[in-house]
Amino acid sequence: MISAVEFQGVSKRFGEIVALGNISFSVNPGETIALLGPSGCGKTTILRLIAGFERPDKGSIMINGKSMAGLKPYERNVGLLFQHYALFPHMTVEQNIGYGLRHRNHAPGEIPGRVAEMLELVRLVGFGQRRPHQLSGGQQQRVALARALATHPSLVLLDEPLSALDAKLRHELRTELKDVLAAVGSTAIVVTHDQEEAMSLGERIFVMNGGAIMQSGRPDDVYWRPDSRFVADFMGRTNWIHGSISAAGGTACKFRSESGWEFPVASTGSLLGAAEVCVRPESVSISSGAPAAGAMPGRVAEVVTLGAFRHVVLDLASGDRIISACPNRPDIAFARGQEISISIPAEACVLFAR
Ligand SMILES: Nc1ncnc2c1ncn2[C@@H]1O[C@H](COP(=O)(O)OP(=O)(O)OP(=O)(O)O)[C@@H](O)[C@H]1O
Repeated sequence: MISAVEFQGVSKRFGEIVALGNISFSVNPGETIALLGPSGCGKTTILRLIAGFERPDKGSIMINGKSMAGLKPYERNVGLLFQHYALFPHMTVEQNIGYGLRHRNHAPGEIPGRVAEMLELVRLVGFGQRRPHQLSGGQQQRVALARALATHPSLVLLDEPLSALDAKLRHELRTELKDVLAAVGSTAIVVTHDQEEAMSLGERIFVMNGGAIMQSGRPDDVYWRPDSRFVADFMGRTNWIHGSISAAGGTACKFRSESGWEFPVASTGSLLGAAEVCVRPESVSISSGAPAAGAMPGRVAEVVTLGAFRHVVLDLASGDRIISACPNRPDIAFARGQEISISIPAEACVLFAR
């Protein structure tokens, strides 16, 4: 199968700054990739290289098996939706959406039909004659998306497509964006620094840091099986417990925290000696009765309500402090000082060398 996008050994510097250092990856046709990472890690540089606004210092970039070396941006049939989606203020919605079609010499008779198709896709039928200032932020964003998709590009690049919107609208448009991308079947690369957005939009996520791809994989794999401390922390809230491996190999692997709390872990891999365990808060279950075998007693130190979830901060008898995330239900309450016990399934523990 020919990759929709392929980077081979691509490097890009801006003066002293290494924006990308020897990056290689490929994207399958029709796939949606989310590029996730902290500010300055090189996400936008990847998009700008694909779009042809920058040239790589080293390495090759192919789109649908064709080298992009020397090709101008307008020769690449790539749809773009950048952070500040800058609609043309003096043009109507229809004119904005049709802009790329006019510039790519589509037959004039074809344009109104294509614009109508796009208005339907982004659910803005009836808004075609308005100007951008007569639309809400979310509607403007949808027009920008329609404009990016109007030429039926085989590849769409979206840089922080939802960042200008408030939280509620972001959630709504995230689902819509996913549906629209599935409907057009284009390959898409979405840049975001929001882990939730990356997980919900990307079929695969590339987690980046300092101009490198640290890990790539399906959202659940990257979330539950991070292969570095950086990825574990960047993908969401996590508990870190320092200690060492007390029993290795076979089916009876165990970890002992510095405070002396020993619990089973699924596998120790090739690790021996000093280690740390990463446990997601939602893997920590709390019970209020007498501690079951293997459970660790403790007390509730604090409860933080986060809408659908609560973070319960727990001080354990071992001296470790752990956060548990539980659904925020009206029939379950935790009080500060309440005695509880916690347990962690062995398979939820990810071990790292220290
Ligand atoms: N034209 C430029 N001139 C100089 N340095 C640049 C230029 N473009 C990007 N950089 C630098 O290259 C690095 C990568 O930038 P890039 O825009 O790709 O990061 P990013 O991950 O998209 O960040 P953000 O999330 O803040 O948009 C940064 O250190 C940035 O300052």
